[in-house]
Amino acid sequence: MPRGGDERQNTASVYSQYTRASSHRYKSAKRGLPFNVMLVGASGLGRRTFLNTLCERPIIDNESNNSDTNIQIEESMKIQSYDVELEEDGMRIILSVVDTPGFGDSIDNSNSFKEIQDYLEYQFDEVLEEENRIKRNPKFKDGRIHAMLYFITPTGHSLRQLDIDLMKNLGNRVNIIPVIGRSDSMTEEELKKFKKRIMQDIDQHRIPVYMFPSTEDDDDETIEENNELRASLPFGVVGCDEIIDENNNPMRVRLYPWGAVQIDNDQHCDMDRLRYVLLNSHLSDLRDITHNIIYENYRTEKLSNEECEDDDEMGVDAEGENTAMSLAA
Ligand SMILES: Nc1nc2c(ncn2[C@@H]2O[C@H](COP(=O)(O)OP(=O)(O)OP(=O)(O)O)[C@@H](O)[C@H]2O)c(=O)[nH]1
Repeated sequence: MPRGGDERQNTASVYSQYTRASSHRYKSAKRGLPFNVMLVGASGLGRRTFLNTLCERPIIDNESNNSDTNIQIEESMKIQSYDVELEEDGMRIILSVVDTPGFGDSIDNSNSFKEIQDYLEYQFDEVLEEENRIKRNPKFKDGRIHAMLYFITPTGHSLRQLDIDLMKNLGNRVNIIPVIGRSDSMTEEELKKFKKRIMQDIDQHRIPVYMFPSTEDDDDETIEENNELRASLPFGVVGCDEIIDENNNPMRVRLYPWGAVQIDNDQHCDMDRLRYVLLNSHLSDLRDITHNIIYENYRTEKLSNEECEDDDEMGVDAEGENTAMSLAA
């Protein structure tokens, strides 16, 4: 059987696929990799300061309300988004951060839940619509949220009903990473106990948070890294705007009369660890899970529901027709 031609063709097509893939990677490295994060948590937990600390520059000043998008959702909650370009290990990242000031401030927060859910699903619908277009828009902006950082209040007790309800309801729509805001308000021992308690609650209430999953293909180092990250959950974060420079050693700190919390020191808080997870080690995994699992599930759910509705309508029509025919008879 003359296979030479086929083989050559296959090799050529594999080669062209390979060059297409590497040129795609090259283009995304050049254009920047989009990564979308949402910050949710009660007022005063340090979300804005966190964002400035994460980006290592002022993105939101505390008084500012200026943002690229500023949608008034309800009296107490807004959705504001900020686009920031960062460079991490030679890779350009187009970070889009969606903040939700005012969340949790009302007595009844069901509206805020619904608005956040609608926002997440709206982004999926946009992608679904774009996928179905004959001619795609090359400038389409994929706004699907790859990670939601949920800020837990450092109470030292357990999760509040509000935390449980939000994370439980939205865990199938977004990768949720729980964090403890202003974690420097607790001692090391208190924080350790609080983290343990929160993880027990998450387990008991079967809250689907992002658990740094390892796969069979992962090497030992990656498995170990994931185990360590899982053990650090929920990440205790501390934000700061201050830099001290002692002996030519600039350090980001939060200063207190009794000492300094070093923001980038893993022994003091999980800020550096979380930054590395988001912008480096787990960026691809969070993007992949969003596209391959969360979005795919949403898409299947949505299209099956639409199909059922169509079937119901056809059923009604057929019945209507049958009734009309029997009346005529
Ligand atoms: N102790 C401590 N204080 C913090 C930390 N982060 C921010 N703060 C302070 O907490 C206050 C509120 O910080 P923001 O960053 O504005 O908090 P927010 O969650 O954005 O709150 P809203 O703007 O009300 O939505 C400010 O006075 C910050 O300086 C932290 O990690 N530890």
